[in-house]
Amino acid sequence: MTDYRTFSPDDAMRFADEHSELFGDHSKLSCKEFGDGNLNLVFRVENDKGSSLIVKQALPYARCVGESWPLTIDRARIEAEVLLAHRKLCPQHTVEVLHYDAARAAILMEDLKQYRILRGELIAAKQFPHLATQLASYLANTLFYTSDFALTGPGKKQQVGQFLNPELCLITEDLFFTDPYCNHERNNIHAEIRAEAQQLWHDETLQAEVAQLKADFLSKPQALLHGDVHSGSIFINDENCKVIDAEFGFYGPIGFDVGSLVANLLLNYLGHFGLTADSSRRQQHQDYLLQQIDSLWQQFASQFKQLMAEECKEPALQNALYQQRFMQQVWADTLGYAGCELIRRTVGLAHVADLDSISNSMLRGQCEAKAIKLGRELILQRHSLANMAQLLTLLNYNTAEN
Ligand SMILES: Nc1ncnc2c1ncn2[C@@H]1O[C@H](COP(=O)(O)OP(=O)(O)O)[C@@H](O)[C@H]1O
Ligand SMILES: CSC[C@H]1O[C@H](OP(=O)(O)O)[C@H](O)[C@@H]1O
Repeated sequence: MTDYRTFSPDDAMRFADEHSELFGDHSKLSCKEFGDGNLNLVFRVENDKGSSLIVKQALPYARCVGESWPLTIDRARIEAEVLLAHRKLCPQHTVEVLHYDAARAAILMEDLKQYRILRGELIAAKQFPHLATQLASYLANTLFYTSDFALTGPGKKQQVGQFLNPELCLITEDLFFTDPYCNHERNNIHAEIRAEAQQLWHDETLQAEVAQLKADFLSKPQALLHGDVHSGSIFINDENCKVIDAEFGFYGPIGFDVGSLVANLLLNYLGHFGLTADSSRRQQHQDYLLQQIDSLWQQFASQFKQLMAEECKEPALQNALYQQRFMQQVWADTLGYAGCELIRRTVGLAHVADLDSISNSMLRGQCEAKAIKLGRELILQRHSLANMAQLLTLLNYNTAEN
């Protein structure tokens, strides 16, 4: 950490200036820190003509907690390298990294100011017809081309080593699979759902299934995951969307990325029971979300199957029956990890605005209880559900306010 020091806006400006031809007259630059994530500093460096770039710097601790939670700054390397790898495989939907500086744990990247963060847009009930198609393509390409179907055995093992990411994986291992199922001091439980949270701590049937999902997270290096594809890590506008913030990336189970995204759409679906009072407007938005979730899975699965059929390099894995079983397992994992994300975003340390911004605390509690219930069913029924609509029908979330 010799050359490392936390950037001031001036430092970030100089860093951007050193590594970019974009700006021209250096005296006309300005810079502001505006990060709102849980971990890092994010600066916008801009010239007087409106051209701008983003500087993201890892702090030696978790921003949301402070210096009492030290954290490796090597996460900036992981973030830069995952984004560069994913951009090669899916340039249209991955943010562009222009420069990475290991000593300063800083990344210079394109400014996506012509886009908006998906979470805020979905909370405002905005709809993007291309969302599922574009994200299915991002997931299918990044996950297939980093898997054993596309890489050689030695090539894949080299990659697994490059992206080990033990410290950030440990955060996920704790926050997703351990904390919500015990009375952990990191948990953040609203009073209205204390009873539901306590049930999780004694639900051994559920805990056994979560243990299986955690064991797979620890030991199934299927593909280079983004590792935290939630709706706050996706920028969107009417034409396109781009994924950012890949510092949790590592080689893990494919269903973890797909499930995280599905869960964040479901969290928005549930949040609108408390966010949108007008029932026909709410229903319209929720129908949109269900259609996008369904289409996300259908398009992801169909592209991944096509890639397996046409581009699998490993002879043994070309077997059609094996490939069919593989997709079934990815579907079950998707549901299971989606369930874990629903639960951890409700009772764990890191919440989502889709639920937390519901101003009426009783309504918010009802939505959170629905998230826990849906999460539990997704985890328990992941091997028997044929599709997402089947589960939502089962739980009667389409129409009833239960
Ligand atoms: N490339 C970018 N273009 C524009 N804004 C960005 C970009 N990257 C990050 N941001 C802004 O910074 C915020 C935090 O970034 P994020 O990568 O999520 O940080 P963290 O790793 O701390 O979660 C985002 O919500 C967004 O507002
Ligand atoms: C102490 S990290 C908590 C939480 O934050 C991360 O998300 P983000 O950096 O996008 O805000 C990740 O989801 C972690 O689980």
